[in-house]
Amino acid sequence: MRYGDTVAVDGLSMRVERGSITAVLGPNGAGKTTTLETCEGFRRPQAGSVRVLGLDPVRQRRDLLPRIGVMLQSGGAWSGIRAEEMLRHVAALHAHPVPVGLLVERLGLDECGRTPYRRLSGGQQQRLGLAMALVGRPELVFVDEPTAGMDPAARRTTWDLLTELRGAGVTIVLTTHYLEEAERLADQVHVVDHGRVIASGSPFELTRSRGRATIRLVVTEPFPESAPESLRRALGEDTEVTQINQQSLLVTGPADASTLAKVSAWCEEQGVLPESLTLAQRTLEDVFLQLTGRELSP
Ligand SMILES: Nc1ncnc2c1ncn2[C@@H]1O[C@H](COP(=O)(O)OP(=O)(O)OP(=O)(O)O)[C@@H](O)[C@H]1O
Repeated sequence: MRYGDTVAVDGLSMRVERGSITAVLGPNGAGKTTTLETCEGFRRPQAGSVRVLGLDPVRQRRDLLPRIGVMLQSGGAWSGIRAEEMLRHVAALHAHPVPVGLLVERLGLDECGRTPYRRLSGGQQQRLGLAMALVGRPELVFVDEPTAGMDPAARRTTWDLLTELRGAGVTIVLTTHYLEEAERLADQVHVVDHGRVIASGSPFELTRSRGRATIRLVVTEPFPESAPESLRRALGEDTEVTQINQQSLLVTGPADASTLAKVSAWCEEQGVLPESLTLAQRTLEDVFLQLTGRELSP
């Protein structure tokens, strides 16, 4: 997909399993929204092909629309309409809607049901957008940055709701900048940058596949100055040791028991008493940084 000279989506390829949560993760301008809009039938692909529930989202739009739910990144409601009125309107367009009261209560919209859309806070607009996407009992939901602008409580409610929907067999495709969101929710993550998928896998696979782990060592007394170098020598070439402060070191190296054992043996040899020795997981942030050399900032 191009916009003039800008290539927004560049041979991006992905497949989504039914009943799963898939996160499309990437920085601003990576092409996430364009990808979703193409799947939703709002944009006709200039090359390549898209099938959603086996249907062509542009040519078979009438068949597809009743089966999917769409939460746009913003907007989607008239500015003067009251929140609950909007939801009732969307519900009325579906054959078997979820009772509106149920969604209003679940998404905490009761406090602002009579508020005009334009006066809703950003987080309330997001919650209404999610309710609008879900009210038609879709088989598949596209949610574009579902929790952007939500407070922590609303974010948690949304995560719980999406997880519950998956439990009920609904397929969910979401975009996000939030690594925590992708790690907590998604079965599959596609990391997108410059319109391409640069890595795919479960959060577990993505964070472990490179076989490196981070070990954090905290000791009871300050280390001698030579400690990082001495530990690096003890562990071998494939390991990095970073001093965080006088009493803690971070070791990045092979994710195996032998590395842990060597750190522990080094402590014994140096006569230092570990207060804690923990194996920390790599995060998706680390993965993104390693793949692109850039931070994934919202
Ligand atoms: N309607 C448009 N006209 C021109 N360029 C566009 C249009 N929509 C998107 N773009 C450009 O296409 C690229 C991909 O945009 P897209 O919105 O798909 O990215 P995104 O990953 O969803 O970003 P964000 O996280 O900021 O929402 C960007 O460079 C963007 O500026």
